[in-house]
Amino acid sequence: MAAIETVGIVGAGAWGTALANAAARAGCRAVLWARDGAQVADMASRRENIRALPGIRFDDRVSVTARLADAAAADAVLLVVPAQACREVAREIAPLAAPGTAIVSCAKGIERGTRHFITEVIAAEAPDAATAVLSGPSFASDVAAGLPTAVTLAAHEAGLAERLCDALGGPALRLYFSTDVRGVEIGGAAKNVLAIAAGIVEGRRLGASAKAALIARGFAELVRFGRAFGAKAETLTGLSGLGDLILTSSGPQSRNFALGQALGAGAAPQGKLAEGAFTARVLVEMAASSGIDMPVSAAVDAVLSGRLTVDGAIDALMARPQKAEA
Ligand SMILES: NC(=O)c1ccc[n+]([C@@H]2O[C@H](COP(=O)([O-])OP(=O)(O)OC[C@H]3O[C@@H](n4cnc5c(N)ncnc54)[C@H](O)[C@@H]3O)[C@@H](O)[C@H]2O)c1
Ligand SMILES: O=P(O)(O)OC[C@H](O)CO
Repeated sequence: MAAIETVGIVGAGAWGTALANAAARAGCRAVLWARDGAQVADMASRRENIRALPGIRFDDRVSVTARLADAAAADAVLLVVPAQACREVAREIAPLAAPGTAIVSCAKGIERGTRHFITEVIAAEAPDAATAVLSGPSFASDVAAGLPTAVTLAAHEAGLAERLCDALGGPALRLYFSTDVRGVEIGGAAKNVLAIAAGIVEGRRLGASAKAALIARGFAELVRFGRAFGAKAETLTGLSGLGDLILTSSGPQSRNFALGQALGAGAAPQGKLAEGAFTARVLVEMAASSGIDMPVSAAVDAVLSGRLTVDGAIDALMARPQKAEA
């Protein structure tokens, strides 16, 4: 199969912009699409996305467009819009992309209502495409700054995953390939919910011991969920599970952590995209329907929906009956 030389990036937020530059630095021609024509004109003239990633100059191989067809015509398309918008955007891409084009989910979440993983959403809306997922510990600002980063790229077809890794990997962005699509997307979706919990602990000033316990017990439930939904153990302990949980629970550079921190401190949230707030309920619903115990995620959902106060959620977690560690 031919090498991937052009990459369309659909979504010009922080992550889409960082990935466009990364693809360009890896030697690809990167076509970055945004739906807002005024933003596209601004990016074209400044060669910078001041709205989402200020201070990072576009690589010469990055072009910007407001025509979705330009990005969809690439050898591979990175879908980098919020998880809940992926269906709508994948539906628009479908008739514009050549059959067999790889559409790579770069969003971290699960679709509400349908309870579908994002690669399932893409497959439903663009059945002629080949689906893949890219996920792992990676702040857009770190990747954009060329700081060393490692993520996982999974596709059901091993050869496609390897070709995408070849195309996108560069000196500062290392990609591991995998065929465990479900495991990679579960890690990326669930860690956001758990990072909100870690932020709540920080915002409530519950101490470093509580934060470590929360992350460890949160990871235990991520693994339970992953196993039940077919993920491989090595994926869950890898970059997209444990690795991303560590990063996202590390501090307020994470928007999910920052949301939790605000909730814990009783402050107003910043209003930035925190995917865990959209995923918490659907994650808990899916767990409940499969008989999986996810008390930390359930507590996050209860706080987000106002069913429990932060203190009520902490009390409820601490009052759970004694059990074997598993
Ligand atoms: N920022 C990061 O560090 C990072 C890293 C890894 C993964 N991600 C994931 O990438 C996804 C996007 O995050 P981001 O940081 O780029 O968010 P962002 O808020 O910076 O940007 C989202 C972009 O999507 C666009 N958008 C929203 N709805 C749309 C729609 N219906 N049609 C077209 N465009 C739409 C917005 O205009 C915006 O440009 C999220 O799922 C996030 O979890 C982000
Ligand atoms: O800022 P967050 O919380 O969306 O995290 C960004 C990335 O997912 C970290 O890997």
